[in-house]
Amino acid sequence: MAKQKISAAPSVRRLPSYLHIIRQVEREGSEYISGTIIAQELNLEPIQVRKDLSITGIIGKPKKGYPVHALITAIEHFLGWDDIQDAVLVGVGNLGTALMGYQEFQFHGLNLVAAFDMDPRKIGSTVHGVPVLPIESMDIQVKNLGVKLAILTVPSPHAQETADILIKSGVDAIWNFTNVKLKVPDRVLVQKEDLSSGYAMLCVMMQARKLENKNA
Ligand SMILES: NC(=O)c1ccc[n+]([C@@H]2O[C@H](COP(=O)([O-])OP(=O)(O)OC[C@H]3O[C@@H](n4cnc5c(N)ncnc54)[C@H](O)[C@@H]3O)[C@@H](O)[C@H]2O)c1
Repeated sequence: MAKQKISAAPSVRRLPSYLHIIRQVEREGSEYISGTIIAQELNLEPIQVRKDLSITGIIGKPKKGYPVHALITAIEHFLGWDDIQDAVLVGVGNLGTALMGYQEFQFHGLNLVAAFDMDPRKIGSTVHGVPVLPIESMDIQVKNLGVKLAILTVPSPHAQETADILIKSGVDAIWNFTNVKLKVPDRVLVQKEDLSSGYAMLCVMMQARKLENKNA
């Protein structure tokens, strides 16, 4: 399993939310944005925002804040979102279809070139402009397309075998939405997503609030 650690991971996770606000400010015609405004919008401390933004190499001007356009460019460059990254998706079910329809990916440089499934009713169709191809052709297609990134949304029992084929075909990064901890060689990066972690946080906050209200 790849052991690459990103020391600024929490800061990296916050950057997309900053980008969202800064792009909005740019659309409204502002040239500068202060760290304090971003902090207020996201319920964070201004010092946290300044620290997070410093990893992109951009520094704000006293009293003026950050130049909006340069800040957007710096964040996109830091995240690698100014580079087009071709990707494939495997498993065009409920989640896969939703991800394929997520329009924001185009602003993250993520370009889905093909999707794969085993269901004959889906094969040959086009979902949100992306062709759905037979899983049997995945190895050859991924090799031919030279794709290095895959999004995995198959049922969990098929996750490892699908990942193995992707890796053999040259994929070196997997965005894994299944609940399987994939076994991969060191050269392969895996990011596992779990909506349940976010929901767990919300539940704990709701319980804490209930307790506060009871004791008030
Ligand atoms: N990370 C999260 O928070 C989260 C949220 C929802 C679902 N999931 C996971 O995502 C995965 C998909 O969930 P879903 O609700 O979309 O399921 P689904 O049943 O709607 O879709 C699965 C799709 O994969 C296809 N498939 C099955 N086996 C395959 C194989 N070997 N090769 C290629 N395609 C294959 C099916 O034909 C189907 O189209 C599951 O592993 C689920 O646990 C994760």
